[in-house]
Amino acid sequence: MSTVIKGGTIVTADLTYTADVKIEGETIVEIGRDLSGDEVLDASGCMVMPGGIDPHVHLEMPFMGTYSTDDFESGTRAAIAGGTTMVVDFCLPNPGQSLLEALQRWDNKAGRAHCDYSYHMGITWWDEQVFNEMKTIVEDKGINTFKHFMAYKGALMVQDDEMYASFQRCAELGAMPLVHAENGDVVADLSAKLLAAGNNGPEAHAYSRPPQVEGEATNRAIMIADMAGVPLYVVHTSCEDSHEAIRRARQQGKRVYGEPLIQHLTLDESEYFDKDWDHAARRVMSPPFRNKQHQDSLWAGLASGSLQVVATDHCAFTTDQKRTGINDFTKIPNGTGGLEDRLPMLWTYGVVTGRLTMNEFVAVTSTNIAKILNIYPKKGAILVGADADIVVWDPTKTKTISAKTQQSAIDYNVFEGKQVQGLPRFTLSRGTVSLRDGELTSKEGHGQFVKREPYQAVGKALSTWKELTAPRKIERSGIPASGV
Ligand SMILES: NC(=O)NCCC(=O)O
Ligand SMILES: [Zn+2]
Repeated sequence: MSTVIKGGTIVTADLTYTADVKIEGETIVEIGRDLSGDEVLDASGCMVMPGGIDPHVHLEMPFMGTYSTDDFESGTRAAIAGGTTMVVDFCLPNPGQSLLEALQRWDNKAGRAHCDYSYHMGITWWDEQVFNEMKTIVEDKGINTFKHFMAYKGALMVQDDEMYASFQRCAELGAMPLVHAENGDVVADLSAKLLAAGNNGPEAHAYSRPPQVEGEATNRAIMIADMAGVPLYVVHTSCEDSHEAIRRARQQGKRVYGEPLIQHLTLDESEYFDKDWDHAARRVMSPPFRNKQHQDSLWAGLASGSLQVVATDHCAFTTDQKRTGINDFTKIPNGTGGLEDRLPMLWTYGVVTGRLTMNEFVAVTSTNIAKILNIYPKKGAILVGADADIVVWDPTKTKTISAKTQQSAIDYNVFEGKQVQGLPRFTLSRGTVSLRDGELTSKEGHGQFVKREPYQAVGKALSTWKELTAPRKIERSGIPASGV
């Protein structure tokens, strides 16, 4: 059985051209003119792009005394509806728990996925067992990224010595560390002071996490990664303070990547000042939304290449779950949704406004992260031999975002009422048409785990470069006698 996507404009991170795409089974087998196949999908007037990859989601995540509501079934269904064909979730061992045991738990949950998936492994504690298991995770389990929380003191936060040890282990294994970069000690202190002064509403969440806590932690993580000789990926970069650190590091030749979220690009801090408690609490996430200057910095970073990826950090809690923090903002579960809306929101606020080109859109939603995760060109590419993860994008189609019509299982949408222009007409997941003319045809359980090999090139470049400046003992003759 073959499928031909006909009459569309192929848009990749580098090229825009007109051609048909032929798929056999799960793979792209031909790109050219006047191709024929058993089934034809009409792409006239549309862009044919690599399916979106969201490298930062939390599905059914145990967090702050509850679980995020979207699981692998509803979360990946939302992904497909929005043109995303692969997600990367975070496998989070409880402090003290074996990484392999946690992975088993995640594998049990992920069997319901509608699209392909992978995991970042969380480093939530540190000892010899974690050190040893990291090797198995990389070499046998196909996971080459490890996430470190510099925030959430008393829960997931790791100390600098643990982070340095883990980063060095990543360097040895050809893996890459990720950081949630906020200074957890300062956040804890500011939160306690705000509460003591009677500031217990959701707006205090933003006050407790000013841009400085993010800038400081990003700088610290960059320096620690540099000393460990390892690349670094900074998740949910929300402000100029953090972006500036990443930009400077990259100019110095450090391999550092930054990932703004669609929420931070399009929603600002005024959301927390809304008179409606529920409205504000539903938008509580870390880092919080920022002001326009920070948003402009993030957009500029995407256009200029100092920031590489737009993600969602999809971590969706219901209004009832959010209400756990009615009298204490520190108890509001942190996280917002966005999986279904990432591509349409970015097209509308990025491409339609002229902030991004179509090629940059493809780069920041798919191709760049496929390269960073070491799965390119299997994913993130329209090339012969690549997985047929494809979105046929109608740039004229519009809708108004509403919780009433979304796939996510929660009862609201942080983008409620936003008019978007640009929506998927077809989404293909490994050759299977999973969204047809806007209607979901995807199947629970279709998604497969995507193995990711350790990094060869980047790790080698960094370690060779480190070798040049490594400490060397100076051999001396005529050493003066001791003064004793
Ligand atoms: N970002 C957020 O508020 N929730 C998800 C967990 C995390 O990544 O910090
Ligand atoms: Zn985070």
